[in-house]
Amino acid sequence: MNLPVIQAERLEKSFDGQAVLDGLDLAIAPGQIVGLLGTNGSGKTTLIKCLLGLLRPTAGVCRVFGEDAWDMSPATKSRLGYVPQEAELLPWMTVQQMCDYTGAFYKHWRADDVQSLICQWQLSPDQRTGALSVGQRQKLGVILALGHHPDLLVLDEPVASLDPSARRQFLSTLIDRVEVEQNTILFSTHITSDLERIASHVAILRAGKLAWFGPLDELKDGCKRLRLYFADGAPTDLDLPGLVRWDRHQNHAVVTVASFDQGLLDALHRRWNCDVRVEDMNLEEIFLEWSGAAEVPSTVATEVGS
Ligand SMILES: Nc1ncnc2c1ncn2[C@@H]1O[C@H](COP(=O)(O)OP(=O)(O)OP(=O)(O)O)[C@@H](O)[C@H]1O
Repeated sequence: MNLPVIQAERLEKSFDGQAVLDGLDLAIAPGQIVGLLGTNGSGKTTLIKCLLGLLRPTAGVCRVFGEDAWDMSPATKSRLGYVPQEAELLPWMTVQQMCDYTGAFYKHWRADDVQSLICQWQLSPDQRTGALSVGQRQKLGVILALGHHPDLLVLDEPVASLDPSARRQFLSTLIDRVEVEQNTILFSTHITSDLERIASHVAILRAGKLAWFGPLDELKDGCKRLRLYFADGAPTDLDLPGLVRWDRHQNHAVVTVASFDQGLLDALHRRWNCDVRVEDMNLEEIFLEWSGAAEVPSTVATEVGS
């Protein structure tokens, strides 16, 4: 297997004794485009900062291109592009000056590309960055991170403040880039439709660990909602492989499973002789189930592996 581009091993991060990341493992292979999902405060930014060596882990280790993230060489740093949630801009500089200034730090800065993105995303080169709107700042942040054609691009909610047309343009630019250059991308987002457009893999953060990490298609194909109808009342215990959660009612149960297949269907028929209705779920529904954001009656909730 190829060396992971970026990885975390048994990563723990606490603030004031409160664990945010709790023994998290992650390995992103070259060329993967990973969308990171998690509820507010679940630790997405903390994970990204630990992965990039911007925060020191409480325990465990993060690696970027095989190097300890906390002690990265300048050569490895130059292969990274990072767009923080809020772009760090020098307010007295113009858009053009900010680009030139940033470009001076990189050997392989592509000024021609940067110019065309400034034009495409309708920024004024002569405007001071301090006077930009939140969305314009975000656009400039992305341009600054793309200018040196990084091998690994990490974006923390890059499109949260962009209007739908700017989001579309931004995603198209990313897709075009990746097709040509085969870069690796990690991005956090709350917009599941965007993730569905560009991600090859999905990571779902929950309770300080990854509740799911794998190919987007696998998540969508395997995750199903089942409605089970029982002749003699629903059982009180439902021990199924890949059970994400279930709600018990008198004569039926609503069940979410992570890896639905014919074998599971046969097992349900054999064990309970119940009628089963299988429903597809969209990515937003899947995320709500996996992240624990969907309402779970505490008496009947069962987590995978518990
Ligand atoms: N420097 C810090 N000091 C203390 N607590 C922190 C610090 N940074 C983050 N936290 C806490 O860690 C938790 C995770 O925060 P984080 O910003 O990583 O979440 P997030 O998933 O990115 O949230 P959002 O979706 O709202 O951006 C929160 O409870 C936050 O208050």
